[in-house]
Formats: sequence, structure tokens, C-alpha cells
Amino acid sequence: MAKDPVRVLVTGAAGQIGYALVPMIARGVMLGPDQPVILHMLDIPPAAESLNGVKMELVDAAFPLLKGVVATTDVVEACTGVNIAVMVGGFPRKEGMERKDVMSKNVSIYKSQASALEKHAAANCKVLVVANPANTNALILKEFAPSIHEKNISCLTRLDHNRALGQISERLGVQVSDVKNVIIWGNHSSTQYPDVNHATVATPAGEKPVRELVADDAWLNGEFITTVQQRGAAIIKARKLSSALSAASAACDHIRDWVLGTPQGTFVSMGVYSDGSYNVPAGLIYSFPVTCGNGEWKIVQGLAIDEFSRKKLDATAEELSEEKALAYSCLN
Ligand SMILES: NC(=O)C1=CN([C@@H]2O[C@H](COP(=O)(O)OP(=O)(O)OC[C@H]3O[C@@H](n4cnc5c(N)ncnc54)[C@H](O)[C@@H]3O)[C@@H](O)[C@H]2O)C=CC1
Ligand SMILES: O=C([O-])CC(=O)C(=O)O
Repeated sequence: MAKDPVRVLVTGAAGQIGYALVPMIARGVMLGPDQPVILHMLDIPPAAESLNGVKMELVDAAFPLLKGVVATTDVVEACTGVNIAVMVGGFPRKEGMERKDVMSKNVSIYKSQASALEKHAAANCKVLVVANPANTNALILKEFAPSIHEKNISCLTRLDHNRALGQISERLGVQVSDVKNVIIWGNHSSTQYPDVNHATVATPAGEKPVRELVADDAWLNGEFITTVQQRGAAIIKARKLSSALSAASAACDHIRDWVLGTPQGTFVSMGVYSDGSYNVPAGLIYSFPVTCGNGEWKIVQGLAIDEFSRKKLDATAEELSEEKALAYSCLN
């Protein structure tokens, strides 16, 4: 029997990530090739005409899985009945700006959209915040939507995770699909800590640690980390626009693994509400290694953290605490 359609909200759908993301969702990349979807697309009035153009293209693409499209500038209409909310709408970083610069523009958006989701989304709606500052926007959304369970609010660090996999695969000349279990700890910002200490590569001789195969700790503890941390800025420099197709693809990976589960023995990175695991302060949205099953994520426990890593976990937590304080000061 055909499955009932799932309603997926994309905010900022007329923007560049939105334009890359909605066809992926309509093709089944996010929820699977047998899962019909109804797309809810929200943008602001100045983008209404462009949003309508995206809707026209979705009709023209004749996607078999796409059972309906709601394109609106009304946040209540957009949020009504949605099962999944991908929050891309916001003010993006421009060349030369730090993510902090875009904070005040975005926290007020996330405060008001939190209330709309809380009142109108389907029960158990899963929320993914993509818009920067992603962790702190997600935290604001959580604080102003107290009836949405904290387990259902997350932010995107899967792009950073995928970037780390990509760097390792390029360096070793192996397929990216053979590399797994990198970790992004902390903030989706330049303080994030891309950690390869638990990462492995599938080789004909079995799984081998990335550190052993790379055999260059100076690179792994130096250039590799800064390349992943700075990749967003490098893309902005090259394209004069921030990452879009890779961000859209990562958003699909994030939701797909959350809903359908991670493969046995594989973990991924998600920005989630800290419960104090790994001595990360509770009450921050922080990127952790997680496994997913039955529609729920779980932080991977018991990984050894060496002294080098500890400092990096703490530094990015510190930045998130500062961002949290700054966000609250913007709300006043
Ligand atoms: N977490 C991550 O890995 C990544 C996050 N980003 C962030 O994603 C966000 C979107 O990036 P782009 O699509 O490139 O930006 P964009 O500027 O092309 O699109 C943003 C869209 O949001 C809309 N918008 C603005 N305020 C809104 C509101 N209150 N409600 C609904 N829609 C609203 C705009 O009209 C625009 O159409 C930015 O904040 C960017 O920094 C970008 C790449 C990766
Ligand atoms: O760097 C930015 O502002 C866009 C972004 O989040 C990324 O590409 O990781």
C-alpha cells in the first residue's frame, strides 16, 4: 500500500539552498524513493514572486513523489501540519563577515518561527536548523517552543562532517564512501573541531584507522582541521556565495539518517541539545557523534578524548556559551 505523504517545510525556499534542496526532497533523496511528500515552502514577501517561480518549476518537473506544494509568505500556513521542518530562512553571511555578525538578524526570526511551529506543526515534528548561526538559532527555537521535545530540535553540522570525509578521501585517494566515523564537535563555525581519532577506512585488508593510514599527525592536527573549519569561507571566496548544493545535500543526509537510521557501526555528526555528555555544558546545542534508530538520535558514549581534543571541545563550547549570551542580549 502506498505510504501517506509526509509534509516537509523548507523556510527560505526561494534562496539558494532552498533552490537546491526542494528538488532533492521531491525526488526522494531525503525520505526515500517510496515516500510521497508535500512540500511547504516559506519565504518573505519581497521573495514571493521568486518563490512562486520555484513552485512553477516543481510543477514542471513532474516529480512522481510530490503530492502537493504550498508556497506562502504566511508563517502559520507554512507550519500547519508539517512533520519535518528544515529552517533555511535567514540572513546569510557575506564575504568578510563572521557568523556572529548575522546573529541579531536571525535570532528574532527564530523566536517568532518557534512559536508558529509550536502551535501549528504536527505532533512530533522534527526540526533541522540550517540558517546561521545554526546552533544558536536552534537553541533560540528550542527555548521559544517549549512544547517541542528537545530531542526533536537539531542543527546542521553534517556539511562539516561530509567536508571532513571528503578531505580524508582526497588525501588518501580512497572512495569517500569507504571513510566513516569522523566527528564534528561543537559549533558550526570556525571553532568546530573535526576529529579523526575514531575514523576508519574500509580497505581490502579490513577497517584501518585514518590516523594510521594518513601517517602524518602534523597534517591531521593542523591543516586538515583548519581546512574543514574554513571551508565555508573558502567557498564564499570562490563563488561569492555561500555553499548551497553541498548544504542541501547534507540537510538530506541529516534528515534521512535521523528518520531511517544510521548504518550499523557508523556514526554521524548532529547539532543536538547537550545533556552534559563528554563534559560539554548542558543547555547548549552542540555537535556530537550520534547514531540514529527508530527515529531517534543517541549520542555515542565512551569515546576516548585525548588532551589535544579536550582543549578543542572546550574552546568550541566556550564560543557557544558566548553566542548564547549574545543571542539573549539581542532579544532584549
Ligand atoms: N549549517 C550549515 O551547514 C550552512 C548554513 N548556511 C546558512 O543557511 C542560510 C541560507 O543560506 P542561502 O540559501 O545561501 O541564503 P539566501 O539568502 O540565498 O536564502 C535565504 C532565504 O531566506 C529568506 N528569508 C529571510 N528571512 C526569512 C524569514 N523570516 N522567513 C522565511 N524566509 C526568510 C530570504 O528571502 C531568502 O530567500 C544562511 O543563514 C546561511 O548562512 C549556509 C550553508 C551551510
Ligand atoms: O560559511 C558560511 O557562512 C556558510 C556556511 O555555514 C558553510 O558553508 O558552512
